Amino acid sequence: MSNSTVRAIVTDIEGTTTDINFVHKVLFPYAHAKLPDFLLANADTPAVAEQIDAVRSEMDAPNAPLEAVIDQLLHWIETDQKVTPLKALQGMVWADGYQRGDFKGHLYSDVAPALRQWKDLGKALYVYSSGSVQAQKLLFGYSDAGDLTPLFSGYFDTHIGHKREAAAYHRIVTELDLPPAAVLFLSDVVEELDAAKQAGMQTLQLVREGTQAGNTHACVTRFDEIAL
Ligand SMILES: CSCCC(=O)C(=O)COP(=O)(O)O
Ligand SMILES: [Mg+2]
Repeated sequence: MSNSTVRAIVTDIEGTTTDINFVHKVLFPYAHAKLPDFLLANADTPAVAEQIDAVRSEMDAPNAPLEAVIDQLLHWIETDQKVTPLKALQGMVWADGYQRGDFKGHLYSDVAPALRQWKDLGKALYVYSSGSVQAQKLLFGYSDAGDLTPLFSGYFDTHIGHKREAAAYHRIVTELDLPPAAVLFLSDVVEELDAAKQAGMQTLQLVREGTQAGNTHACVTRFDEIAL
């Protein structure tokens, strides 16, 4: 057992567990290529129709034709907008790609061993990403280190709030039923860490290749540098 004050760890994905290039050069282009046909084929499926209506609401255009919805979604992908219905639809499209073996979820080589070690120490592990919960489970379920989903106790996406807003982290610690100071949040993005710290959580910045270190949070370059 560990004596650390950390009882739970919440990790970001892109830039923290996973190379930004995998998200931007594999996942986003795949969604961009497949989303139009996926929507044309599945627009009447209830789960898809619900997201199409949510896109229309975001556009403030309740009668927008499907073609306009598709154009809007493609624009959001091109500009990396973290819009909740886009993220839900991306997850549905990626499911096909993972299941067909078109790609595996990228994890830095230090991630899986550290997650297993922390789990063995009795820490509860969670994910918080702008990607939908379905997309998170797919990435860790079909990862290049195998199926890591049994290690996780839960997943949070933008339904809990946006990652740069302290309110989202307040809601997460409430759901975890832990004091905020017992929860460690890992991310590459300083604004996300600032929001988590404002909510009382412990924070660590992951400075992977290409990430700029800030000066307001402790930094590590790999998960195996994190002592709990
Ligand atoms: C869950 S895999 C896809 C990641 C994604 O869609 C994304 O927008 C990355 O967001 P993050 O909050 O992990 O930086
Ligand atoms: Mg990130």
